Amino acid sequence: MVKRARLIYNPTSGREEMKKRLPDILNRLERGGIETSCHATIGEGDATLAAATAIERGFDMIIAAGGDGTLNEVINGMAEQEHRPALGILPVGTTNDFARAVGIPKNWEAACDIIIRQHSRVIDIGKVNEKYFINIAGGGSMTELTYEVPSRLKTMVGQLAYYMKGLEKLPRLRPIELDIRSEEYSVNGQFMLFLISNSNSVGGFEKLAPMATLDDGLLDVILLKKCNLADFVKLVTLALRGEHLNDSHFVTFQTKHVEVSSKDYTQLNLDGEFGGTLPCSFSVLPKHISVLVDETGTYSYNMKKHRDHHEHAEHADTHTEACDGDNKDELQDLEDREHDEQMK
Ligand SMILES: Nc1ncnc2c1ncn2[C@@H]1O[C@H](COP(=O)(O)OP(=O)(O)OP(=O)(O)O)[C@@H](O)[C@H]1O
Repeated sequence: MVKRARLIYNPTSGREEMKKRLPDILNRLERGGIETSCHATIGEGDATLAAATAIERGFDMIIAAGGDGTLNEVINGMAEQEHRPALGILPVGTTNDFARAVGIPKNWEAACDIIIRQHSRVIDIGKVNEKYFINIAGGGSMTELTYEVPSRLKTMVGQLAYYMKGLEKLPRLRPIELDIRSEEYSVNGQFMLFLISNSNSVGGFEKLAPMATLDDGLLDVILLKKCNLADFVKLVTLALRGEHLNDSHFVTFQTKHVEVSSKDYTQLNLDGEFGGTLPCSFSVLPKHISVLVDETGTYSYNMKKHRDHHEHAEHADTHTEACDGDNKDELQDLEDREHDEQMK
């Protein structure tokens, strides 16, 4: 039976790939039994409205085409609806952390085929005050610079990686006073930053919250205690390598609900976008959205899964290379190279 999809796309995303690819994408979906109509977003917040409207109009699925920003907006339009159709993703943005986390490739044909195959995975989403996030929320002295770094590094983790490269660019660091309340752990003190993660793949770093899985019904909280500049650099580098868990400067715990407040003015970063200021109440909506994912694991950056599906992996070598690199730049270069090849 033919299915009806609403494709919500950001025409300005990434390198404006959707403008060029749209007819091909519609054709491929149509041939795969998915009749698709489109909504091109016109600015901030439009994808949220478009997703809510698509649900009201009874579409069988919603396809978000853009980067993490567009995806976040689409999730925000779906989260409060009683009926939530499956969500397909075409990662054509500059930052596609979530698509990477669930193994959806940037290659548009392969991404369309994943949607056509209709294999879904039900995932948790995070709620903060009245907004939703799919990957990560965070705040700290660095968040304020979010919008001044290259757009592909807009998430806090991306920024941390960026600043670790050139210390002369390291912004004025100051600890913030944070009050953290949860059933599992509560603390009041001076911290450099806090991260609240839904998935374990954040900004290409898979080991930052190694316990986190997208469907465990839990948020992973990472706090970095007050430290001096030299320690900060050392500790962030450790964290980006996934070697931070035994260091006493870090506090990590899992919870369903956490309240974060501060006497200091502290901005919040939600999936790479500005998300308001503290105080915030974070909770998890367990198994809330069905995402169409690749059942073969071919494009997964998760090494174990990748090995398990080795026989299916056409692009195994390229992706193994990416997995091995602890370095954000290697991952980004690889993505850029892949993208350039597709554009040829
Ligand atoms: N027509 C439009 N013009 C300008 N901005 C738009 C338009 N439609 C949507 N947006 C905004 O662009 C933001 C970023 O989009 P998205 O994440 O899809 O792309 P991206 O290429 O990864 O972005 P960025 O370069 O900001 O990382 C969205 O949060 C959305 O609010």
